[in-house]
Amino acid sequence: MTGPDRNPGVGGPHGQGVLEIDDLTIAYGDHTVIDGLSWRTGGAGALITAVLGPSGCGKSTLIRAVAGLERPAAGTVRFDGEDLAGIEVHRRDFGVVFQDGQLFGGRSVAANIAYGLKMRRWPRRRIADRVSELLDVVGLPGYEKRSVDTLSGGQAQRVALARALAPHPRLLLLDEPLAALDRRLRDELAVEISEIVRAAGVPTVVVTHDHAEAATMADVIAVMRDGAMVQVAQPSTLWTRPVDEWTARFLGATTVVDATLHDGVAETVLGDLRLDLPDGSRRLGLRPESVEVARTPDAVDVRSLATVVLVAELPSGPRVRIETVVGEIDAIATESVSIGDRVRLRLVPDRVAVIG
Ligand SMILES: Nc1ncnc2c1ncn2[C@@H]1O[C@H](COP(=O)(O)OP(=O)(O)OP(=O)(O)O)[C@@H](O)[C@H]1O
Repeated sequence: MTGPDRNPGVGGPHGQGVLEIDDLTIAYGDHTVIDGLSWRTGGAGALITAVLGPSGCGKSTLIRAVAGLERPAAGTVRFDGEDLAGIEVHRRDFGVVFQDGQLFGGRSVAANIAYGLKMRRWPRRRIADRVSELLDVVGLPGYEKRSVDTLSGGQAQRVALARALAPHPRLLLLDEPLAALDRRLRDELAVEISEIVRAAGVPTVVVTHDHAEAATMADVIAVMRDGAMVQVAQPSTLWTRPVDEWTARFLGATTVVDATLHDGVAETVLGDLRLDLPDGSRRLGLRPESVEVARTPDAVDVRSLATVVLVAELPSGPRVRIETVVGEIDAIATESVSIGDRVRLRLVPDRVAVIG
């Protein structure tokens, strides 16, 4: 389905927006990067999906295969039930934004945004209206005539997003769209892009290696490792129930301890905590936020005694490193502490990651 009239307005769903990948294999020469990956995403409650994984795990390769820029050695990619094999890149009706925007240098903002619309032979007047509508949407009203070479990194990514959204894509693919920007701008744009694509109602897959960015933008996060999906879940589930120790550590757990559960109490080497889980053995991943320390060592439980070895005053509050029975771990201080202080630690039940 092509043509200017098929979906008026800023955007809007064309179908269910379901992406289904079956047994996908992609290799560069004899280096198999994706080996039999099956994954389904999109549909109700999953407008924005993040693919989150460490550098080199194959995220870009996967998204490029969905876009039609990589040819799979085996397997299928379907969108809303349609097998995309044999459908050329520009006939897929997908919008793509890469890390560096890949704008057409030397041309105006308007010419860049209009590119896909001209290819689709939209009438000139309609193109001008759509360009100005999109510039409003991405917060750059009146930028039509500016050369893209004069834009800041954040502005360039906004224009790249406008260009991708202009022809009302069925699916938006964002490959590390914020990676080249500084932290503050990344946080800001992550929220903005998420709001823009939600308002446009365009199913979106965003690739990132930054879990805060994934959580800010996405309804569902797919964690990828070595060319395979290891866990697909809502952000809150990922933090509290990572599927294995690798995922727990990738998502920020710095310490993993064994726990023995009995009647809703988990016994660990660092003390006990209430966890509403069946009796048995579990492993718990601890992020700094999972461990709170307070100054007065009035606890009789020696397991929870620790010594402060480092204090960092972060904007979110004091972060400390403490020496415990399992070695040094990072924690949050609930009151002012100094290096050398004897403190007691408490494991915070809803901030602990229960592994598996
Ligand atoms: N065109 C190519 N030719 C050969 N090898 C490639 C090519 N593109 C990617 N690779 C290799 O495939 C593997 C996966 O790369 P890919 O870019 O998909 O990973 P990624 O998870 O997106 O990483 P990053 O976050 O660093 O971009 C890497 O080992 C990479 O070196």
